[in-house]
Amino acid sequence: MEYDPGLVRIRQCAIEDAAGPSFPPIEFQAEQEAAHPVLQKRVCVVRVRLAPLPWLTINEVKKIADFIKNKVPCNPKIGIVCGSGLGVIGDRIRNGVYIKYEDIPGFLVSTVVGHRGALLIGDLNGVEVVCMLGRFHFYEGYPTWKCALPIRVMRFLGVETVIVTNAAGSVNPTYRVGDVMLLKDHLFLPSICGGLNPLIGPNDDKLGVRFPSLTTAYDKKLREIALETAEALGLRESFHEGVYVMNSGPAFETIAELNFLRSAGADAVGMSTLPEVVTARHCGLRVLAFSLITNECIMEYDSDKPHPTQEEVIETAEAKQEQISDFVFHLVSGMNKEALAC
Ligand SMILES: O=P(O)(O)O[C@@H]1C[C@H](O)[C@@H](CO)O1
Ligand SMILES: Nc1nc2[nH]cnc2c(=O)[nH]1
Repeated sequence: MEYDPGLVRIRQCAIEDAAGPSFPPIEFQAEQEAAHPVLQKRVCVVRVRLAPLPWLTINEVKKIADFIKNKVPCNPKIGIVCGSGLGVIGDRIRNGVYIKYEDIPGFLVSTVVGHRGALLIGDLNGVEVVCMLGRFHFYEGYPTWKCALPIRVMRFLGVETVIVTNAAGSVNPTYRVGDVMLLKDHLFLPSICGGLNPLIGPNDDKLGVRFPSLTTAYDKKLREIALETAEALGLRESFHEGVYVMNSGPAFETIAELNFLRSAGADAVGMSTLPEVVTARHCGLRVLAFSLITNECIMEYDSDKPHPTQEEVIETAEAKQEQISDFVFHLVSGMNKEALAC
């Protein structure tokens, strides 16, 4: 049989190199052909050039965590992701050490106003925490797995529970600006509609299963502790439990989109959080997430309510930041007591 380079087919190719599995091969080049000694068929030897791997391996993530541990010897059990305008949570941290994102090899940089761009490791109300002063958003141009990379880094720092916060608009008409919604569930639209799940790519079973369940993504016990904390601080009336929907952003929603989201069961809409939550659950972390409602979404045509702006989002977050940081300060202590009792 004549060998025709145009007809070469390699049906499956899984090549292990030092860094882990690599795929897909992007270029095959026929190098030589010969008769196979056993099969008695003509075979060709091909040279394979591999596409660079976009995802980080476990070892690469561990390296980032080791770099941080070498700089700041630490053993945080709780990780906190501060949403827009909520970095003030970090002001309550004692004996804190900052590491700028740009100084961490392999990390990302924060490009959004209201996100300070540093890790802060220290003591929050008697609990060692690692706090992200600023997060990464898909709309900044980062793929969702990269937005969630800090969660895996936290996991290798020893974190067992994460508190993920965000600024969001209200879709539920009973919510008021300044209220807090604990996430009890979510609609991950960029994943469901756009194939942007952060777990897409090779799965490392040492980190988590290929097909994680998200039925109980938001820990019930942690939500109870959060509501008890709100009650103790006299904030219970402004706290809700609801469904968060992620829009990729950066544009805010149209009126038709908001009505569609409401009819699908959403209570609040934002542009973050879900890549981090999914990644945290995948690697076995417990999750508490909440939204600060920074603006009311406009659901009717010809409404004279103000259109949403980033300035309004930051303004509301700043007006509420003391209350929110007080809440998180007491919350971590309650969460820690519960973890120690388990
Ligand atoms: O990081 P979060 O989710 O708090 O930030 C939200 C989403 C956008 O960055 C911004 C929109 O106003 O707030
Ligand atoms: N998508 C979205 N994100 C927000 N973040 C803060 N407010 C909003 C909003 O109204 N919509």
